[in-house]
Amino acid sequence: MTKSRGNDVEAPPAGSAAGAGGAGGGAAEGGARTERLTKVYGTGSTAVRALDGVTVTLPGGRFTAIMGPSGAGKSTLMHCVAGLDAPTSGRVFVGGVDLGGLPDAKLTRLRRERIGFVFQAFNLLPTLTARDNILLPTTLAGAAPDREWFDTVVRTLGLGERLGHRPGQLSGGQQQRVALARALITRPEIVFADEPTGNLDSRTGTEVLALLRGSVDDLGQTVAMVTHDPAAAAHADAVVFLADGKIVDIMDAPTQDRVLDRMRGLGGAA
Ligand SMILES: Nc1ncnc2c1ncn2[C@@H]1O[C@H](COP(=O)(O)OP(=O)(O)OP(=O)(O)O)[C@@H](O)[C@H]1O
Repeated sequence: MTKSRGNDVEAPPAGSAAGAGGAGGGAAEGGARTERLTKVYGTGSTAVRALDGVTVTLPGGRFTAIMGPSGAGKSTLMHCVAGLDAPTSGRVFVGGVDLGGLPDAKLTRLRRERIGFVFQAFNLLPTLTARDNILLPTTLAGAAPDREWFDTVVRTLGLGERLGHRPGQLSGGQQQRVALARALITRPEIVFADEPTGNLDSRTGTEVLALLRGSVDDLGQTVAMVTHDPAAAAHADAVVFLADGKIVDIMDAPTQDRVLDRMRGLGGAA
């Protein structure tokens, strides 16, 4: 992909790069995308246009970082694409499904079954073991866990020895691995990671980023990560830069230095 500017830049169509996901369009479409997504908070003189006509693709089987200065609209974009927040106008598709057309119950189900979340604060249940935390999405869905997939995820994330431990008995890095395993257990259409290394020291953070990378390369996952950290963004296949609610750039094959330069240009150096 060439670098492009303006508000209608698109990453390559789903499935055009490494990994899973069919050709763009239709039910086989992987990942997620938005069309002219706008989100306005409040009304009248206090209205804030957090997103202003954002058209972007988060391609299936790819790792995309979302960056931009504070207040640029990163969290709003993630929340709208994840169905946690309703857009003011525009459309969101997850795996080819138009979220705007879904009644609440179906949206809740889609979120539970087709979207995985990894947060800065891990958000594990303290009374449950690592195993039960990982299996929680399937338990909530009343579904039988896929033992083979569970074993694959646990092995890939190096959690085999820790399954009986509660979060309080695990290091920060181990807790984030459990959170990542929980996000992957339903084989979601897309995993959203919101500053996933924000609470980790740099060595542990790098390990978690390598595992996110591995979930894309080895397991065919789609990952979108909001981050302020150029070193973290360098693990992604592409970086989407937001400023004032608009996409101002998309960088393919990012390096830490190029990302840092671009962020400086936006007045939001990390
Ligand atoms: N619930 C809300 N009500 C009113 N305004 C909001 C709300 N949520 C976000 N905003 C505003 O929308 C704009 C975008 O916010 P958002 O949190 O998406 O930015 P961000 O890029 O994630 O910022 P940060 O890096 O600081 O987390 C900001 O001006 C923010 O103040």
